[in-house]
Amino acid sequence: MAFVEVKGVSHAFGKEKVLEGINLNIEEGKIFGLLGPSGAGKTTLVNMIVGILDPNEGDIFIDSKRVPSFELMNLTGYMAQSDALYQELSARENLEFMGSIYGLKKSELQQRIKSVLQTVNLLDHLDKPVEQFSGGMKRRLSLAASLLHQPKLLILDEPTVGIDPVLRQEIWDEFRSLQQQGITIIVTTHVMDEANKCDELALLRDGEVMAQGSPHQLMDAYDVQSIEEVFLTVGGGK
Ligand SMILES: Nc1ncnc2c1ncn2[C@@H]1O[C@H](COP(=O)(O)OP(=O)(O)OP(=O)(O)O)[C@@H](O)[C@H]1O
Repeated sequence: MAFVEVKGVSHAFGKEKVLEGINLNIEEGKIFGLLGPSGAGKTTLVNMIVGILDPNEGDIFIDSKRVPSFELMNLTGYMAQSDALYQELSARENLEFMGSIYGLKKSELQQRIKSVLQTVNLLDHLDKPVEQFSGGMKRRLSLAASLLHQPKLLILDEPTVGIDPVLRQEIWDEFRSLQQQGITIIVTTHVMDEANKCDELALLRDGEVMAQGSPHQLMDAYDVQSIEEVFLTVGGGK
């Protein structure tokens, strides 16, 4: 059975239908990409997987448990599109605050803070106020925060927006090493080059999944050389 199952999910904001009959099966240990242009419904869908938003129709299961569930809070790490950080607090203080929300014990928390900051290469900036961080450092700190409670599923909404190509590569290297630790990752993006790095992709447009498969499967199926061309082919070049 898939680790994450999205079954017949539809959603509307008022009269505006944003998602229509979404079905996804995401296997454990994969990096799963949700690729789509701005407004396609990616954030709406991940908010539902995280359990922040209830779908109008359909169900979502993570590890066979129906979303939303208190139990899943500990299983899931979420990094939203904009960084939810306290600017005047240091990296350590931000993580202490977030760790306390997850009920981590003091000694365990200090050890986890060091471990996650090491993962994102920010250990040297432990006590620096976040307002002195660059945009990339803030994104990496947000990633560290989402890892604090050792989630098995990591959901990342456009994690590399506004980040230069070198840092983006570093962040993707981190995703790979997290994957090697057995973590399943769902990542939204509209960057084609990032889509290529995913094990599996769902192409979202106007609230519908247009195609799904590994980057290679998709390129073979549409007999094209890039994910961008797949997108243009299935989307009718709209
Ligand atoms: N809270 C809301 N109330 C009303 N409409 C909303 C709300 N949130 C999103 N929408 C609408 O739903 C549609 C999908 O938005 P969503 O943020 O899911 O897209 P997205 O693919 O994540 O886009 P982006 O890449 O720009 O973040 C858009 O038309 C947006 O205006």
